[in-house]
Amino acid sequence: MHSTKSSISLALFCKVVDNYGDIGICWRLARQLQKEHGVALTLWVDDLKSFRRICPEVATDCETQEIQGVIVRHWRDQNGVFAAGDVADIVVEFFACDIPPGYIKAMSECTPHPVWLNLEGLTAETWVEGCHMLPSPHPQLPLTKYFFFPGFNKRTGGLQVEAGLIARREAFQADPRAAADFLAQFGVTETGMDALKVSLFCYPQAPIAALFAAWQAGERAVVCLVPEGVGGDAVTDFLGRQSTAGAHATRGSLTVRVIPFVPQPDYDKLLWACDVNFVRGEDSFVRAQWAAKPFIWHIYPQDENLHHVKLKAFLNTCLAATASLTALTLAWNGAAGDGDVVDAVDLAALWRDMEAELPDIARLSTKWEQTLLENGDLATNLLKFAETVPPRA
Ligand SMILES: Cc1cn([C@H]2C[C@H](O)[C@@H](COP(=O)(O)OP(=O)(O)O[C@H]3O[C@@H](C)[C@H](O)[C@@H](O)[C@H]3O)O2)c(=O)[nH]c1=O
Repeated sequence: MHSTKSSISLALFCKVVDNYGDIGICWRLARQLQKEHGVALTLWVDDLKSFRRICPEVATDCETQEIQGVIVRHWRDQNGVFAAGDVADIVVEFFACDIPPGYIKAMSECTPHPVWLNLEGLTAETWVEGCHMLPSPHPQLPLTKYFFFPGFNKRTGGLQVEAGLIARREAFQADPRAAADFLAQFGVTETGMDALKVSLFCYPQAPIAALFAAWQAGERAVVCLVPEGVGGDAVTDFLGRQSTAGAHATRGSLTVRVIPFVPQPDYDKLLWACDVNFVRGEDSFVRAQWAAKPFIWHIYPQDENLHHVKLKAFLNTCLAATASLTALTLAWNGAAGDGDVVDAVDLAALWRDMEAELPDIARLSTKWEQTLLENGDLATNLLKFAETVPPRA
């Protein structure tokens, strides 16, 4: 990974569709481009409340603020106010989020025109390799937008990974006190540290109650850490009370602890400190791969089970997806067999199979991480690509 300090400007537009992944991905990219490449970064985001959940420094009532060197603009209805002088050298729209027509018009009035990229969502499906970096000329204006796809091989833009991330993780994991000290803030005691530690971040459709039943009846002690607001009724039912941060209960071999939603850097530490991570969407899914620990992915659901295709493409690609991990992941996503809901008995058997393989899966996860690192990092790849886009005056 190399760092190219520059004085270029970049505007990143983010519409929060739901949850925290859209802003999670954009905020991570903004920080990295600013910090590692010296890019003058403006992040336009339409939902400051969601942003604040992963970055407590955000003021939700502010039009313009600077956070960690990034200019954050509240994207509302500023359509009429743009002039060519407001336009950045590189304009990135996240996930085809339709940037304001006034901004596009101002882009067309710039000389030279800015580089315009659409940063797409992550999938392991092979069709993205044919679409990565493809141009899409504007039908009326003299502007061309290019598609930029994240991905798992060199025929894509790679994944987001900050310089020094792996070294920070290795230092954390080499320090015998680091995980214990970090988890102590969530009430995990020394005895809890001997249990299998699991973080649980998923959508409400996951068969959480069946998994809890399997862990509860299992032989090995499990401590499950669930961020506040995640897990719905299954968590409330297990606790026998409201699932607010600090709530916890033990039944059989399982202890469930509700933890606060932590800032993004601490979420990495949570993944590093646990033995198995349940993750979801796009950003936590990527971070789990940089944690190099066994993980189960709950993919963002789409109509007509389109997400099952994406899920299977990833499982076919990922080196760490052993037969047992694949079977449990498919069941967790309702994608096994004919998609019937799994019962506690099925899930207990699938969990036992995967649990027996955890040391192997952990080894493969490290290997997978090494493979991914060979693709470089998305921020650097994106800037390198932007340099190759021909200027159109
Ligand atoms: C649990 C937790 C997560 N996070 C962060 C990590 C990630 O940046 C973010 C969660 O994002 P994700 O994992 O992507 O899951 P997600 O489900 O929150 O987000 C998304 O999924 C995408 C596929 C969709 O496009 C989006 O519309 C969105 O739904 O929240 C924290 O900072 N602290 C926490 O305690």
